Amino acid sequence: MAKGKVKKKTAKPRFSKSSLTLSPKNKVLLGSFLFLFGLALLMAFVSFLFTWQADQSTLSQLGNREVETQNLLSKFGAGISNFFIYEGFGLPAFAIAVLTMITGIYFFFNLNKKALQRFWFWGILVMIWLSVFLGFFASSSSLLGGTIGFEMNDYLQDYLGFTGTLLLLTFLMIVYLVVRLKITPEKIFTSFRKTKNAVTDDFKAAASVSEEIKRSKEETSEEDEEPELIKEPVPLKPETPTVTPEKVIIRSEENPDDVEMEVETAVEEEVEDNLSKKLVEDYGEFDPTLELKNYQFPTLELLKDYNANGGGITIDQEELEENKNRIVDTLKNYKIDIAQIKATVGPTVTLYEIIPEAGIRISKIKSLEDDIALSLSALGIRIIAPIPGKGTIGIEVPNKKSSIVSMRSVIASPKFQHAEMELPMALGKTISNETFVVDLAKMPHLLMAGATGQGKSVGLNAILTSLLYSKHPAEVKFILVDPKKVELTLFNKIERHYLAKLPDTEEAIITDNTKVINTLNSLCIEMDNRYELLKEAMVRNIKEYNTKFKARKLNPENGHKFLPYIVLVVDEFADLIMTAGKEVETPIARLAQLARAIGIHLIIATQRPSVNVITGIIKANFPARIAFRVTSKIDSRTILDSQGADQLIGKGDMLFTQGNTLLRLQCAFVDTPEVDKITEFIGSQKAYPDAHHLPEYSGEESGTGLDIDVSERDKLFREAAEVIVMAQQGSASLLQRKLKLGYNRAGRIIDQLEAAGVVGPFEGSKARQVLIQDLESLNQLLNEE
Ligand SMILES: Nc1ncnc2c1ncn2[C@@H]1O[C@H](COP(=O)(O)OP(=O)(O)OP(=O)(O)O)[C@@H](O)[C@H]1O
Repeated sequence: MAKGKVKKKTAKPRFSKSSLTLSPKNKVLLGSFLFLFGLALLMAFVSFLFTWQADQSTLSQLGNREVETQNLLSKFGAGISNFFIYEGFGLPAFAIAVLTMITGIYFFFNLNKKALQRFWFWGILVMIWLSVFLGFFASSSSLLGGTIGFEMNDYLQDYLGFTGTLLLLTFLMIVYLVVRLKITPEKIFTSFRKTKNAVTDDFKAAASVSEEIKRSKEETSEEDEEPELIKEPVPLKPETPTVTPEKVIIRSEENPDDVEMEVETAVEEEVEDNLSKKLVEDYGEFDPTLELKNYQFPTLELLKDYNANGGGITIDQEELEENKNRIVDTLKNYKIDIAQIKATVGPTVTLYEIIPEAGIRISKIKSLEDDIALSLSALGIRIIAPIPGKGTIGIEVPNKKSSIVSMRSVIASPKFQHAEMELPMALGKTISNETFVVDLAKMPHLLMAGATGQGKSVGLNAILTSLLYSKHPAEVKFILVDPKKVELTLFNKIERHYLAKLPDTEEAIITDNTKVINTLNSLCIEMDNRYELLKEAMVRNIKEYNTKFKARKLNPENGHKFLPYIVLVVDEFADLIMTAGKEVETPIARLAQLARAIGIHLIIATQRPSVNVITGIIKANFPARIAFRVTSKIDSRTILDSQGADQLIGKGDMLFTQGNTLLRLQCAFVDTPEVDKITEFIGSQKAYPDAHHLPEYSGEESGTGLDIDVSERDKLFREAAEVIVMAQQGSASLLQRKLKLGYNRAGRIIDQLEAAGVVGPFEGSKARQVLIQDLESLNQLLNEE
């Protein structure tokens, strides 16, 4: 009855980004082995040229230790050289030794493998070609083309004759020159012309010194044009080397403007296109991870295996049977008969799916929620009637003994390992014990709420850990806002790898609320900048942009660069909204509305999911939400738009929605020591020189625009100043009460008082400090102005 299959963890741990690629250590080992092996081949081959005749008789007795060979690499050298040179390709077999050495170098320095493949492909072809070609001269030395070259040559001659074979080989050589070396008659012609021009230039430069005076007389009109031509193309040279002559002709015409524009467009496109193709051919695609190419992803060993001895979830048959009977009995008491019941055991909760007999109203079962909870004497019972997409009614009952979902198990799961997502987050496991992975890039922002102690911080750590296990430091950057000051401090260790900050700040993790405002505004600037780059690159989103950049189609000299994803994490949003209000809400809303296309994603957590914290505008822009246990139905509604979060059992039990259905999940558990180990592991590796810099944002001095102009002061300015000084309390509400003003006017006067130096700057929820002690000092100050 129960779906008691506990999935065994079969996934192999991932130690590097792709399981197919070698680790940097192994690459060095393989690289050095191949290089030295190639070198050995080379030495054996060279030695073979001098010793082959002497060694030939010993070849049949290579197994005999008594027999001596003269090759530098003894029996191995004589055997392998004989195989490749005499019996193989003759002298061109040297290519094999050289290619092996080059392969070693490529592995050792971790260079682009595509270029290596091309080396081998063309290297082998050239070797065969040469071998067949040298077959013509086999009569002078049997070593030249080897047995293969000789036989192939002989075969071709039988069918094509000497001339036919020669013509075929000539054609193949032309193929090589054109396809591989890209030598065309046009190119030869252009380079010839260039050399000619260079010679003319040199000649002219020398001649111009001595003939300066005579020039006007002696030079013909043709020569007059030429010095101009030489001056003109100079700035154009690097861009358009192959079409310079065309330009020259056009520039010397009467109306240069129109024609010049036409030509430049055409030339630029061609060059850029060729350039990107050539660059990709020469250097391979741009690799953003190159700067930290030896970076190692954290290993699975850093995470604790909580179920090591228990092995996944435990199924208590007795408990299942007992719960089933109670549910059936309770429903029977209310005359509800059940046609079928099925249980799905999850890590913390078991879902009993009921199909009631025909004719039973769903609302009737739903109204019995409390009665069923009572009869099962369990907290956290949730009734889903009906389960969306299924024709059943679900009753979720917490297990007596819940099992921890370890971060290790979700990270090791194939779902996460093979997730083809931009920003994969392994949140935990579903009720049917399946790993649940979502893409933050698709969400595109996440709102997280839950009463204190229900698992929010663990949830945030799980998300950050997922990203650390899947993304290279070049691909994602975090901005961490931690008003509680202690939750995210561990991530300080990876500042230079993964964090982003304002250029002039010391701490990358933001704990000060006033700094948050600057950072948010700076992020807005970054957003605008990125949109500008996307517009110039004519792409719609960051993914397309980065693909284009990797293909070397965007010129870094025009400000283009590889754009990492930016994830902003705010651990306690309520605190921010309370102290900074609109100043925080506005940029957050702006980012939430617009930032999805350019790779800035927000994750916002709060303890207090009340409507003044999660305002309508915030809610509208955060379709993806996570609710841990909250204390009231109202809170649950605020965060999820439906109840349910108040019935959770805490400790990482959560509901997740992406706009439609609610999904109950058990959040993966990652403890502080584990995070410590991961950050330590990353932090101890080579890093960038500094954290990723956000654009500079010079905030207005006191946050609001001040009416510094004395003449624009409010009529009640002086009176207000007296009220404030007498009460020694710098608050707008005091002015509202005493002077019977509206909030806006009182606020404006406070700003003017700040500009005049009567009160201090805005300090969040606290009243401003009054800087003037008594009326006498106030009078003195104002009269001096
Ligand atoms: N996924 C989980 N699995 C098991 N236990 C958990 C899980 N998440 C949290 N807990 C337990 O709950 C405790 C509190 O979690 P956490 O610190 O994340 O709460 P919080 O909501 O961030 O609280 P606060 O808002 O006060 O910081 C943890 O120390 C842990 O014992």
